[in-house]
Amino acid sequence: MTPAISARDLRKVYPGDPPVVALDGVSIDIRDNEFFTLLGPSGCGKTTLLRMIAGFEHPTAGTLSMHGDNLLDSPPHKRPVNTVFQSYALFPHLTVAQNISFGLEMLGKPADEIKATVDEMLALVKMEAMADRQTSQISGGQQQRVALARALAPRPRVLLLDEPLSALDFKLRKEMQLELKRLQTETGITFIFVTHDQEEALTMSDRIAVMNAGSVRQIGRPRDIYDHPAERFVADFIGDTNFLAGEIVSTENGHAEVRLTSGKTVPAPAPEETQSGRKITLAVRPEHAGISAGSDGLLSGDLREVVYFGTDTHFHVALDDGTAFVVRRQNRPDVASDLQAGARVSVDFPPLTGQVLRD
Ligand SMILES: Nc1ncnc2c1ncn2[C@@H]1O[C@H](COP(=O)(O)OP(=O)(O)OP(=O)(O)O)[C@@H](O)[C@H]1O
Repeated sequence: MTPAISARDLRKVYPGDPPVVALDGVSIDIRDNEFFTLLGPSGCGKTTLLRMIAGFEHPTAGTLSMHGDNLLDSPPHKRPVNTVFQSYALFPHLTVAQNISFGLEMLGKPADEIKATVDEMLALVKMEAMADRQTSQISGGQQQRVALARALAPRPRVLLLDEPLSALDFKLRKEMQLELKRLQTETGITFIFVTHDQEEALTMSDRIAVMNAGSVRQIGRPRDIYDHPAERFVADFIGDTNFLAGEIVSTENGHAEVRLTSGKTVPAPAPEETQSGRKITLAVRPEHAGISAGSDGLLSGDLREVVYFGTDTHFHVALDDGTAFVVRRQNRPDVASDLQAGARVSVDFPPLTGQVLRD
């Protein structure tokens, strides 16, 4: 199927002394009807890529197409794309309904069609009761809904969302995350969402592109990216991770046998054939590991600190090779923890849960 958006080797260099390489050869295919997230730290090029799709920036090199048609020759207003910005940019002197209808009037749509679309959009974002309120008299979360309704009203094929939830408080942001996902599913419009918040990306997206320093480091479904980060940057940026030194003993059929510094070996997924003897880093999520008293597990060390978080407890261990390792255990009323700081402990994790990282 032709992708909704296809970018090939996109490069953007902003002139200056020195010039800034904002995009350094980005290739991405975004599917039709997909909730696709560009995730990465500040300055990695997310907004530049979004602005390029909208038509506000032109690449220094590379190609960009939408549903198979070259996008780079069309001006922003000719692209079937709309953007929701972080600052909602609503007209404060107009009502909610007038804000939604404004763009449709500019497009010269007939009055009855505008009325029907505005009603439909008001229902979609659950703002029917506030249609006649001025947007200066509604809350931040409600303004965000109006901004979404306004952007969806002309039925763009692709909706670009540039950190649209970052101005909202924590609870509202959680609500709007679910709401955005619902809107995307109900409208079937391709959403391209920009955020530096990994949790936001994991909860809403069909797929995520993790970016760093102008390039895409990994593309995948949230679970694939979380469970199988391809490299250290991705493992570190998304969630918490323990990094263990190891050595490849052998690789076969996508699995590697990895020797840990304790001398014990553990199988781990390894997408590439890797030479035996090669030193690697194994990433292990804190919640995938277990801890027990004693020292006959996969790894052993000294328990340095036990930190209670309500929902779970974090055990900070100094492994015998000096590596710091955190085990996270979910708290349950029926499981008592008798491990105290100072104890000798074993750390274990099931086969195939550690991930061999690319350098
Ligand atoms: N108009 C411009 N002129 C010069 N440099 C720019 C311009 N716009 C962006 N940059 C630089 O390009 C790089 C990428 O910026 P971009 O805004 O795309 O990053 P971002 O990932 O969206 O960051 P943030 O999350 O902070 O918005 C940054 O180093 C930024 O300083």
